[in-house]
Amino acid sequence: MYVVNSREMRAIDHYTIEQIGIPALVLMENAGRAVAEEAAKLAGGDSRRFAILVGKGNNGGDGIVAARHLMEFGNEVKLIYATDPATFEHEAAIQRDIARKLNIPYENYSEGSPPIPWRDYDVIVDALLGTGSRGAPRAAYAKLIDEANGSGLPICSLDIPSGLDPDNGGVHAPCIRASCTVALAFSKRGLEQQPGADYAGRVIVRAIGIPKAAAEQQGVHTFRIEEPLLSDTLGLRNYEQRSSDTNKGSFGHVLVAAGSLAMSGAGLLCAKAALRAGCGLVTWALPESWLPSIVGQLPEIMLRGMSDQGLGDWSRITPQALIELSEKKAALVFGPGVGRFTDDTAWLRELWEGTSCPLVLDADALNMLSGSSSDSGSGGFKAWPKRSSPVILTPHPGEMARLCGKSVKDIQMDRIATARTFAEEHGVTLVLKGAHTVIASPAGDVFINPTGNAGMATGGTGDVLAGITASLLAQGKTAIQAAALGAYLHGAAGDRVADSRAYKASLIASDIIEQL
Ligand SMILES: NC(=O)C1=CN([C@@H]2O[C@H](COP(=O)(O)OP(=O)(O)OC[C@H]3O[C@@H](n4cnc5c(N)ncnc54)[C@H](OP(=O)(O)O)[C@@H]3O)[C@@H](O)[C@H]2O)[C@@H](O)CC1
Ligand SMILES: Nc1ncnc2c1ncn2[C@@H]1O[C@H](COP(=O)(O)OP(=O)(O)O)[C@@H](O)[C@H]1O
Ligand SMILES: [K+]
Repeated sequence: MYVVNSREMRAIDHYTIEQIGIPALVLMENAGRAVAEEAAKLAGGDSRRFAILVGKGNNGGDGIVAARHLMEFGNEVKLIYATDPATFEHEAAIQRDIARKLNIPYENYSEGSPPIPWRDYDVIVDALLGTGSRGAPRAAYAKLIDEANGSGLPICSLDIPSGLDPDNGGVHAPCIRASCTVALAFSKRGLEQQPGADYAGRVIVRAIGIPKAAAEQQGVHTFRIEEPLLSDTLGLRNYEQRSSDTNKGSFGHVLVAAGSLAMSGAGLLCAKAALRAGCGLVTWALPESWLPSIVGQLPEIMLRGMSDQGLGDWSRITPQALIELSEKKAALVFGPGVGRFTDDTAWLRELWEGTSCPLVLDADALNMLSGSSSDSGSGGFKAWPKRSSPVILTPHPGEMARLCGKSVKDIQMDRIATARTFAEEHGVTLVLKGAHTVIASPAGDVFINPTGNAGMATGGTGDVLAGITASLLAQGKTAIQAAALGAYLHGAAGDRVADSRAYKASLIASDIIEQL
């Protein structure tokens, strides 16, 4: 499903109206009708009392249409205008006049108005501000939003909750806290990122007559991952299907280079997740001095002790040894639990240049990459030689901040733009983890993952994701397919765990592997 920002939505609206010739009033009628249907469902019955909060733009116009349909469905409605309706223009003015002729009750609300008697209503429809809103809600809009939030009534937001930044998911003060949001034509970026997603409640995308092709025509390349998208846009049709006459050699051999004495669990989780995600074989390369303690824990996985001079870490293991081991492997995942050591950035660069294996770099490997930016005048790893095989980076926001030399707050402010720019500039596939993980390709496509839950914010879940991603890569998926499908399956397995538990926060990383 397409996810648009306000500029793209404006261009699509314009194209649909001016080039295709579908009149704006037709789109508005479809929008208002769709919202009325969803608001009626939220109200859960006939003869309910709706307060429709109306702003001066097209969002307000849609709201007036919704009021008309809700009334036709047999409900009581009242329009509450946040701006003097005499100042309305274009389609909103037409809807205002229709509402007057139909004697739809209304009141003009201003900053000085007394509080609305909310007990007279069952449901609020928020049609104050849509994709044309800029900055924090002003004057009467702000006061009305505060009142609505304090009313305790369920709120159905039209297109976006008023007060939400439609482009990055930031929320202004105040912002409507909706029970559900009816997104028109396409989802909006602000609904797909935190904290906006929490304010939006359940997001329902409704068609209003704008053809999907209009989004493609306008060059939209941000998507929400869902099953149809996996098969259509990502080319992953029947991704679980295997021919009957097959053998383990057909599904790739993953090399996991992970773990140290203090963090052996990271390697264990990563290797086990790789195997569960369907690759044919997994070899786990680990410092040899603690290999004996692992023997027997993972009977399906081959172990390879790397000469570590008895230290139990990666500081004495040569990149050359790992490069040799990576020959004939279909994917190499490096980083979980390896720790940092002297000159590790140069170490990683040798691996980068020396192996032709597709790479998944996670955890400390990302911190090693960040180190390349502090080599004076080096230009960071962007200046490293181009690789012929793909690289997937899987940073959480802290690691991403180090990679970009920014603060976590800056990264979280616009995750979609950050991930896209980084992937394009560095020629890598990037998985920016966290709620609504963002996956960006070097070509500039962005996929937002809707699966997963807060119970997954626990040690080791990232190691599991790295293993799953490498496994899919080894099975012949492209980098963007492996990264997007990996994040989707990882989150879906996490959701299954949460759904099966009395206490959702009890989820631990191994549970995700078992639910794959
Ligand atoms: N085009 C179409 O046919 C279709 C459009 N559709 C619908 O239109 C919506 C977009 O409509 P839109 O562009 O008119 O903007 P919208 O969000 O209603 O209001 C902007 C107005 O509010 C004001 N304002 C802005 N910021 C403010 C603030 N912070 N605090 C207070 N006021 C603020 C600003 O006024 P100004 O400040 O400029 O005087 C401006 O006039 C979209 O979300 C969807 O619902 C769909 O049905 C599809 C078909
Ligand atoms: N609130 C959340 N909602 C959805 N997924 C989450 C949430 N918090 C964490 N996750 C997922 O859990 C994983 C955590 O990875 P990471 O931070 O690297 O953990 P670790 O380093 O302990 O392995 C990521 O895949 C992330 O997207
Ligand atoms: K709204």
